[in-house]
Amino acid sequence: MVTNVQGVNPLFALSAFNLFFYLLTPAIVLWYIYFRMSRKQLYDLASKIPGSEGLPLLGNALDFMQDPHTIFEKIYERSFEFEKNSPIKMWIGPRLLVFLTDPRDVEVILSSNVYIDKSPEYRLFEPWLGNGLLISTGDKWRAHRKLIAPTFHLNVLKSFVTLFNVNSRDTVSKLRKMGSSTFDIHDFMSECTVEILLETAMGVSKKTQKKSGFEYAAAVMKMCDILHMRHTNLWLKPDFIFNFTKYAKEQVGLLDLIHGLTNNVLAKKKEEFLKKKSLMKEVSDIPAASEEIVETSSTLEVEEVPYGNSFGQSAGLKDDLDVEDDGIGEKKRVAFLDLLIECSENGVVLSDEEVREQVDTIMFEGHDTTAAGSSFFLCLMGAHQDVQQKVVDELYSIFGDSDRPVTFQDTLQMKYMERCIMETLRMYPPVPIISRQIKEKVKLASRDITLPVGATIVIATFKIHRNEDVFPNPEVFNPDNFLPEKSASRHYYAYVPFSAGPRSCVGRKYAMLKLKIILSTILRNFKINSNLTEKDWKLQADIILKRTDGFKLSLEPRKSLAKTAA
Ligand code: HEM
Repeated sequence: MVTNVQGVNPLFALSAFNLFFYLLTPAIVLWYIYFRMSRKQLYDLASKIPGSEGLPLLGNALDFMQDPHTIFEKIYERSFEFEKNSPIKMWIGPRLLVFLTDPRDVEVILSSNVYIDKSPEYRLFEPWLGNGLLISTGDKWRAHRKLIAPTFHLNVLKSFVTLFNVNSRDTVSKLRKMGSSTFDIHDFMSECTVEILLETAMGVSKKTQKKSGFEYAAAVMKMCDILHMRHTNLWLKPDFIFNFTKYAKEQVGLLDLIHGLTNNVLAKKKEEFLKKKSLMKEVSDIPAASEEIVETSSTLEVEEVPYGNSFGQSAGLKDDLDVEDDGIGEKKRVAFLDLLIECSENGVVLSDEEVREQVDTIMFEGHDTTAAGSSFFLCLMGAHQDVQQKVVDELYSIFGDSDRPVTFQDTLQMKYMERCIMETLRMYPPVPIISRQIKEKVKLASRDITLPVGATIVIATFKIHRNEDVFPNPEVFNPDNFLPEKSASRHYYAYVPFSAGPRSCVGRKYAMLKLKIILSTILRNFKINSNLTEKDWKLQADIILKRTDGFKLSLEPRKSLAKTAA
């Protein structure tokens, strides 16, 4: 008998292969037919949406196999091939993505209490952010949102003004050391925003931290790179493949550093809480934490707040951050981590794990977004000297020659500065897209198109903000786009840098207040120079919008505002 070296009859091997082949092929074909039929409604409804079908099986996946800047540029360019404001579909393998840009359609999704589920891409954040506010859904998200939103109430934020000032001045001292060199301002903005978050929302001194704000921010940036790579490379998405790559190992190291900081913050805060609790017991014999919300050093009296500003949202649009009496009524308001620690005391409202997830979420969402927003703002000031001069004039009218710290009232007077921040967030929204997975089909408001169950909806903020019908000359930086009379007539959902509706950004007011204090402090101390125009900038949208070429600028110390103001 003829056998091969392993002693197996080749005829037998061939027939086994044939058998396998003949059985497998029909099985695959049958599975594919079943797969297509079970998704018939998705394919039928998708066929009515303008866009590209891409290659068989792969769809448009190859478009995402490029460097982050090219992906961003190409997708933005291709959006012009379709009718203005039309929804646009893309396929990544079997996944249907629908990009929405018409404010009426955006409203249908964002204002809804039904379409609140995040897209599967957010799953990749889980090892980092667990099931925190950004990712969670359903009853868990509702309960946690209700708990956390009031901790960013304006009355709590007003108690942070001193810390915003101290940290802004620290940053100015660090910037002085850069002399007249050209450097990347983003590093400074990241460090500053991390440290401000630690000292305000978390209520711990940055000096007690083992790692610097900069090390934490750098680790977050690298994590975002890894997540972006997984979002855009189909084969890196499944954990069983990713776990074999060098990136998985790198991710473990980065998460050690990131969670190390949050665990340290939590340990410090718990220790403080327990000390305070036993002190209260000794002094008054009244058990602490017996009330729903306990008075702590960071609690504040409820106070009437003058609403002169929009705090980053379209005028007239309200969310749960705008609710004046949100059930707390005459009770005290408590800052973010103080409240969470109290609620986790007996583990009924929140477990320790859930507190950590929320801390990680706020540390990420609260720092990378504002670091990008402030860096874009300063680069725009460098590129538009006339606008910078107007901001400086306004600051002079508020502060004169004085270098006193900024008060909350001052921030309400920074009307032009606010318009510049809003315009920065229009042109360069730090969160350039928002996505949702829909579990119920939804009819669009702008045209006769229904989005099918299972589609991933992408709210394309970057593109929405560049709609020429809403913002004439959308590629031109023009803070007057936010003059009250212009904002008044605009569709509420035509401007959504902080998203909008029930899942809007919980840190919207925090961000606007902090940005005004840090940016005004920098501009009172330095003239910003840049020899690059916006056309030279290379954008990349790896979760947060950034410049791949770095946020390069140089600074010139101001002797006093009086000398520079016109
Ligand atoms: C310029 C600064 C900021 C911008 C542009 C921004 C933008 C956004 C956007 C667009 C979303 C919705 C994301 C989505 O649905 O996928 C969001 C959600 C969120 N943001 Fe911000 N954000 C900023 C600052 C902050 C700050 C300072 C904090 C906290 C201190 C924060 C905390 C959050 C949280 C917790 C969520 C999730 C809310 C939820 O799903 O209920 N953000 N942000």
